[in-house]
Amino acid sequence: MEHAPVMPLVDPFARPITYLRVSVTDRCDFRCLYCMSEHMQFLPKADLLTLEELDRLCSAFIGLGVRKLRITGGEPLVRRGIMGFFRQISRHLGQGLDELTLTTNGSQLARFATELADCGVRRVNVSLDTLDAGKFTAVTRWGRLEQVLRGIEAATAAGLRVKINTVALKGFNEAELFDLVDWCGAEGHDLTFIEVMPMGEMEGEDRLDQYWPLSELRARLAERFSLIDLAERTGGPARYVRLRETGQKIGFITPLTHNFCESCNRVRVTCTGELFMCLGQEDRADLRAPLRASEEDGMLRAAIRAAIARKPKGHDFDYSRQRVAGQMSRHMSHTGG
Ligand SMILES: Nc1nc2c(ncn2[C@@H]2O[C@H](COP(=O)(O)OP(=O)(O)OP(=O)(O)O)[C@@H](O)[C@H]2O)c(=O)[nH]1
Ligand SMILES: C[S@@+](CC[C@H](N)C(=O)[O-])C[C@H]1O[C@@H](n2cnc3c(N)ncnc32)[C@H](O)[C@@H]1O
Ligand code: SF4
Ligand code: SF4
Repeated sequence: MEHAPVMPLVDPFARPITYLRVSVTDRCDFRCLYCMSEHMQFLPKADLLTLEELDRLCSAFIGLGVRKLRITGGEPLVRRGIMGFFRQISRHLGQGLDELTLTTNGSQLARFATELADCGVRRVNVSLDTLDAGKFTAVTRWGRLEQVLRGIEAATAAGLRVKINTVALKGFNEAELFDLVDWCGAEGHDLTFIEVMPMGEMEGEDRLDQYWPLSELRARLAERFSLIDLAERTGGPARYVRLRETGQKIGFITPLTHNFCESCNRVRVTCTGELFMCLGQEDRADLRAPLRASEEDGMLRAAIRAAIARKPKGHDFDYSRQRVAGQMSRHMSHTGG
């Protein structure tokens, strides 16, 4: 139990760390081309932290000043018992935690949306790269668009705000830009575009071929709409514009063309208890050992503080021809995107 005021987490560049992303599983029911290879080797279940252990980890971070918790994966909603975890962790809402949320592929949302809302989740980010059923199955390797659309409808019906995350993929969804914008406008969903990041080795996939800089996407958008830059932030890395003609909000996550690391506020924990201080770097700290060494949180907190003290200034992503061969071998699903 905490009595004395706790020193918040601040990294060496004076950035307060208030946002924790937790990957609760490396598994997924899809195999998106830019995220996983077709024959992914998943971790043995025995290597995963239990949900009770993940709860203890999250609670320790909240005790150290984390105010926003995003559950991700792999696909967070395929982890058995995950609703029990949400229910437990929701006890922190209003008690240090401002927001409990998740990023999901939407495939299980029809089943879980109401329960998520009951657990205090107010908004959910759903990844959706195309509105064409055939292309959807191709990019996810076997997902069904209709199942995701039903999930999104269920989320909206449960009162959850939905933000659509679309990875901008050259030659894949370029031609659908305005369809996606119009659909999100009609359905009342916010929309954020993400630049594809060079993570994970992918057989037969060349990231340079997939890479569609958001500066180009933005220029295309500006041919049809007047874009008003917004100062507003959600605590995540997206920068937003409003479309004057429709009032819609569109986000851009541009780690490559416009680095946002200077205002980084987040770290990531994997389902095995590794703490990654940066999405785009390999350095990590083991939190499983201090977690399991004692039922008291002293060692765990010390390990968290020591890790934050070596958080790097920014990522190492690079699309120059020379560097792509050396792209990061870790898959996005391991760290949770
Ligand atoms: N390079 C980099 N990319 C990030 C970072 N955080 C999120 N992203 C990318 O942005 C994608 C979307 O993030 P979301 O899971 O929707 O989370 P968010 O952008 O923080 O969400 P909001 O709370 O809605 O702002 C992630 O999957 C990553 O691809 C980050 O710290 N660095
Ligand atoms: C790893 S997924 C985990 C959560 C959930 N399965 C989903 O798809 O939303 C989180 C996000 O990472 C994004 N992502 C995965 N691989 C990426 C890559 N190489 N570059 C950019 N974003 C990527 C996905 O589009 C998704 O929005
Ligand atoms: S982006 Fe999400 S849905 Fe797609 S393979 Fe990765 S973890 Fe699964
Ligand atoms: S790449 Fe690293 S430093 Fe930059 S915003 Fe993401 S986590 Fe923070």
